Amino acid sequence: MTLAATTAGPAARNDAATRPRPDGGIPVIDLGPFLAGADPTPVVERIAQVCSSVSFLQVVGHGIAPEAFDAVYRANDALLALPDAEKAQLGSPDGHPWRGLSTMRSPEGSPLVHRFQVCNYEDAATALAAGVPSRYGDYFARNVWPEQVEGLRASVLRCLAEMKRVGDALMELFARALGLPPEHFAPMLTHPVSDLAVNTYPAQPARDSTEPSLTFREHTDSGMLTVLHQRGDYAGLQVQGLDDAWVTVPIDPAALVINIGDLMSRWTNDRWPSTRHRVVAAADTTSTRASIATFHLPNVDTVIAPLEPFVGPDGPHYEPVTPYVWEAMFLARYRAPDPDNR
Ligand SMILES: O=C(O)CCC(=O)C(=O)O
Ligand SMILES: [Fe+2]
Repeated sequence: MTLAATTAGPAARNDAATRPRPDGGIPVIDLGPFLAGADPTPVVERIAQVCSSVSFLQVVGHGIAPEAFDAVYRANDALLALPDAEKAQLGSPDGHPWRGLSTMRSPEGSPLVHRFQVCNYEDAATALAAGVPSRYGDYFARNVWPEQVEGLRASVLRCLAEMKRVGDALMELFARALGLPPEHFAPMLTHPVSDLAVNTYPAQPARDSTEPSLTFREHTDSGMLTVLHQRGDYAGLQVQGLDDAWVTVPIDPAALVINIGDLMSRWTNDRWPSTRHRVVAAADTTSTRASIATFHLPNVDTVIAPLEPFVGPDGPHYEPVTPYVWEAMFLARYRAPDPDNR
């Protein structure tokens, strides 16, 4: 299977002309009543509406205590306060771009975002022991846990587990919103290969241009569903609206930002777009920002093919793919000698 055959460009995923505009801002949905056992119909209807338009929303009433996020931010601050020589040792020992501590820099070399990322399986042995078939062992790179940072591992794993609970609840709501049985996705979420990344955006130097300065370039998320918590002095996350204008997502520490990733978009044959987003720097030179993003994926061997009800006369827009193959394609692109390929 070639990359070209399986990857549609952004235009195919975000057909602005055929989708209604969002009615301003990023919708906020209260999950509380649903999680407490109330009739899911109102929230399902709202999710169906939002996911088939801009496909970014915020949820409140998710039941995660603020302390779960605070503990991660606190430990992450301690991680970034380590001496540079120690931090330099905390990249992925396997050369995996999404494990350990990494820093994206501006062309001038100043840090734009520090990123500490882990998978919910520590390594291949842990994944296989948990029941992942052994032929997928090479999917798993090792997590990096600097033992000198007290509380990092415990807080990150707790937060990942709690955000996974919210992700699972959303997948049930997604199934309902797509007209599928509520448990449709559950068998595919028994050994999910989800990641958590803590993004830290330091203050940026003064600049002359009035153009927005990007600290995280425009992209779509490659997974199934992203659940993100944000905090900071300014709202920097921006989502590309259906008229191509950038909409800023306000910071609400009580809310989680939810967006659809490329795999969900493939599953729905583009009914639900994987929306482009980016992070812009603050207008001043002192404000900082951080986020905790969890990228939810199903089991590594889940075959993701456009679901039959969403395949129209033009046929499926995508060939089937598994997270295993999907990640291998991303890694091949990442490791390609031509940087324009990334
Ligand atoms: O920091 C943010 O708000 C967004 C980060 C992001 O888009 C990502 O990690 O994929
Ligand atoms: Fe993202």
